[in-house]
Amino acid sequence: MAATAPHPTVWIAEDDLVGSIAAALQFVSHVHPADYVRHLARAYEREESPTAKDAIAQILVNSRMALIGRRPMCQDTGVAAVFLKVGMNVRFATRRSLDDLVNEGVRRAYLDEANPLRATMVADPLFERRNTGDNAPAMIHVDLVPGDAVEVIVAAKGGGSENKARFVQLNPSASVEDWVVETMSTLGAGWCPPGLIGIGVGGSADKAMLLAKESLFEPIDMLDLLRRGPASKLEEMRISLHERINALGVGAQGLGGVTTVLDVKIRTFPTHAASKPVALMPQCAANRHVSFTLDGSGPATFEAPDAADWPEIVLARTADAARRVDLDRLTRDEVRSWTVGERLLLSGKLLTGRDAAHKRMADLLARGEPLPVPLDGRVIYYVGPVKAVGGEAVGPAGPTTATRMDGFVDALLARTGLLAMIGKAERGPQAIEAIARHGAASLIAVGGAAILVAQAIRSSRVLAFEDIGMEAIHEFEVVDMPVTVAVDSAGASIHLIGPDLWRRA
Ligand SMILES: O=C(O)C[C@H](O)C(=O)O
Repeated sequence: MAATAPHPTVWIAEDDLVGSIAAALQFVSHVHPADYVRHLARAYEREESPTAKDAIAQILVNSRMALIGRRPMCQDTGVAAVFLKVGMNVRFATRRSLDDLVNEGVRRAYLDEANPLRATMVADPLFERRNTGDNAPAMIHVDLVPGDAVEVIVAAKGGGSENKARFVQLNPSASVEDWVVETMSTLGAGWCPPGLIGIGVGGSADKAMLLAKESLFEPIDMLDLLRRGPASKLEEMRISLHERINALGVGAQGLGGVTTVLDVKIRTFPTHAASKPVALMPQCAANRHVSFTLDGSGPATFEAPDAADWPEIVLARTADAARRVDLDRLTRDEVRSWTVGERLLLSGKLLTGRDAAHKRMADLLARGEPLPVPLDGRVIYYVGPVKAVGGEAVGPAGPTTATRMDGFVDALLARTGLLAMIGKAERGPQAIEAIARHGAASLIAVGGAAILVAQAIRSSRVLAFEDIGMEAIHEFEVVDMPVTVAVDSAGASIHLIGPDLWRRA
């Protein structure tokens, strides 16, 4: 066999990789992919449920504000996920590990002074859960492939949608479609629909998960697929899943509506004759990813799209149909008078607190110790804001998933005099029962509309637990912050009523 001439080596400079990763993470923090915007705009036009339509409108308007203002579309600026296909003729001009370089890119992006992103990663996930302060480390996946370049996908995946990833080993004869539809009917709204669903079938448990995640980076093309019709069994299955999931009526933010998923992606891999591993990976409205190639000629650059590609939407004036609430004079009787679905405009002082602060407060209560901030007569907003820059009072500050705080609701309501909570997504049966028993309420703001929500926040200061970073208890001063009553003091829940109304299957 004739020997082939050796390929010249392509050298990639350290800083080309580090700088490109940083630039990509900065870019995706505020730029939605065009295919996502196109599909979401179509969903907005088609939506028949007024509450879901308003939620989609807010996400689209927020997306345009992020693009123009170069600030994160969502306060959850995500876990950095980096997929590298490294050509086998490539060498990196460094003595450091690839992980080290990628993580330096993550640090540079998240600590950027002009557009700081939220540090969300916690180390020692079992015990201490201490914020790493710079959002490193990234989730890094490397493939060696033939070629002279490095193909990179950089994504920033939000925690709410990642939490709803599911996996099953089905019997070989079982229906993947039925399992997916059944599972989607149990996911609720914590994954911030409308978004995408990635399905990985085959391989092993770990491989199926990776397939599902990677499928989310394929172009969103459901509108084109529906127009031209399916050309394969896989495309038939995508269309069928798209229809069946949307027929569940979950809708934007779980409020009930005709669109829950914009597209369904499926990837497969050969598997064991006894197995059918299936992974389901939701992608929230903060759909953030970009790809680039490094070929030794310098770092990647990213061009922002034209804001004119975003639909022109004028948000309905909430003030007309909303009840004004003075948080500084709020009483339990007033909370009892709120009804499910009612729009409120909150003004006054609002406390914040989410997972880590709730755990600390619960531990203090269990030990019979006082809380660092009294909750009597107060409303708490489940949020971990982005740091402010320039003239901002606070950075993007949308709600986090309320459901995760359900386990704390009864104790807090019973023992502190807390009146209401604000978050996103549904409350579970026990939390609803506790809310009704204590004459309290659970309110929602639109997840993924973090810049819009932050517009109502006029000042912010940390009151307690400063060491837990974005999870600290803050006090916000808000003016006309729009929220909707999700669970009222009679125990009626918008996330049960809405989807029931819009279910078509
Ligand atoms: O961490 C957050 O701010 C939100 C989280 O992604 C969630 O969806 O619950």
